[in-house]
Amino acid sequence: MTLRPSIVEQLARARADLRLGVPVVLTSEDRAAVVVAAETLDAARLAQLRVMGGELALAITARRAETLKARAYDGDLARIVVPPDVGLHWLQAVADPADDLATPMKGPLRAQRDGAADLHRAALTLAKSAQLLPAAVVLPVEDGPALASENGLTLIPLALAETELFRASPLHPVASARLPMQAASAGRVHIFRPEDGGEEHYAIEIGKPDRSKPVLVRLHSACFTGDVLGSLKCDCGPQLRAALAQMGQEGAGILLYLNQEGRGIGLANKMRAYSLQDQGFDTVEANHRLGFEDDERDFRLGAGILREMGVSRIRLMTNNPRKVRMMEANGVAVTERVPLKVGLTPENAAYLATKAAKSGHLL
Ligand SMILES: Nc1nc2c(ncn2[C@@H]2O[C@H](COP(=O)(O)OP(=O)(O)OP(=O)(O)O)[C@@H](O)[C@H]2O)c(=O)[nH]1
Ligand SMILES: [Zn+2]
Repeated sequence: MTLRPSIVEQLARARADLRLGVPVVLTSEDRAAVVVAAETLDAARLAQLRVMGGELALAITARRAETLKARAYDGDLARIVVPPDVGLHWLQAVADPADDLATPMKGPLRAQRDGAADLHRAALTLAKSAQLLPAAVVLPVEDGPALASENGLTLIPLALAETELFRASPLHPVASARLPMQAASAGRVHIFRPEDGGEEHYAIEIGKPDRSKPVLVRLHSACFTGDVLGSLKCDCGPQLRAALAQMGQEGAGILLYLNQEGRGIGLANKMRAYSLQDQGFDTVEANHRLGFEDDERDFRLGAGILREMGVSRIRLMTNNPRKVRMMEANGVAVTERVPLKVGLTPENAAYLATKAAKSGHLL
């Protein structure tokens, strides 16, 4: 027994640190680096990094590099050299596409080619999972563990962390209660909590679904703007209500409310994407310009909750074939895809057409 935090707990701290703007130390084999999320770095810490010496790099994803016409020598990412005379504003302009159109030239940007990119890759993975912009300032240091202990910084040895970074954290039920709803008087809300300190997710169980038969299921990704505000830009709110209504009519079903706002990029980044959409980019282009993939959701957690609830065969309410594939790949058999076509508005017609054309959604 030890009081020392496990690597999973250290990773949760690292995410919180990055959100606060606190540096984190990453180590791999004989290398070490101090990393800070570009979005939360402040001038004082940037100055301190400069005093420490060494070549500062800004890690960005290949998606962001493509927009900036920078070379992604590492395949999925680019290590942009930070010139000695630039300030915070430059770093944030490379990280954040908000002003790309107003001030197109950030460069020419020079990318590092030699050396390993594993610390940079881990920094980007951490920034994404902290729902920050995927951009991190990385400074190589000599003795990572010493720097971490002298400054009280979180230390992440990649050899221990790598499998954890990409593992779906197990989810456990924490509480549940009866909830009569407009759509169904026999409702029950179950809260599931992951072991890695991440978001909680909810299962809304209607009636008592018979587990020996395929259960009517909807995997709903949180959409604050659509679910709560009645946004006309997407179809989430009407889909949420239609799914609950059909479960109410059939007398049984499970709606998973997954807190993967903005297809997994978080509400702040989704609002950044909406701003880009107001500049003329579609939903997929906007995600790419920010440095994200079209869809950053992890559907393993939906499959995990269903398994935890004793459900292994489902009738899945969706127009998204990827969801069907992800359920099947994670041990949940989809016996039927139930289309969910509601909520078409003049404002979301182009959005739905883009999803059909670029993301394979069925119209
Ligand atoms: N990044 C981003 N996320 C969006 C945008 N519009 C809606 N979302 C999010 O997308 C998620 C809903 O995903 P959809 O693509 O509408 O639908 P789906 O879940 O893939 O497929 P269905 O099961 O057919 O509804 C929610 O998390 C929304 O917050 C957008 O323009 N950009
Ligand atoms: Zn929505």
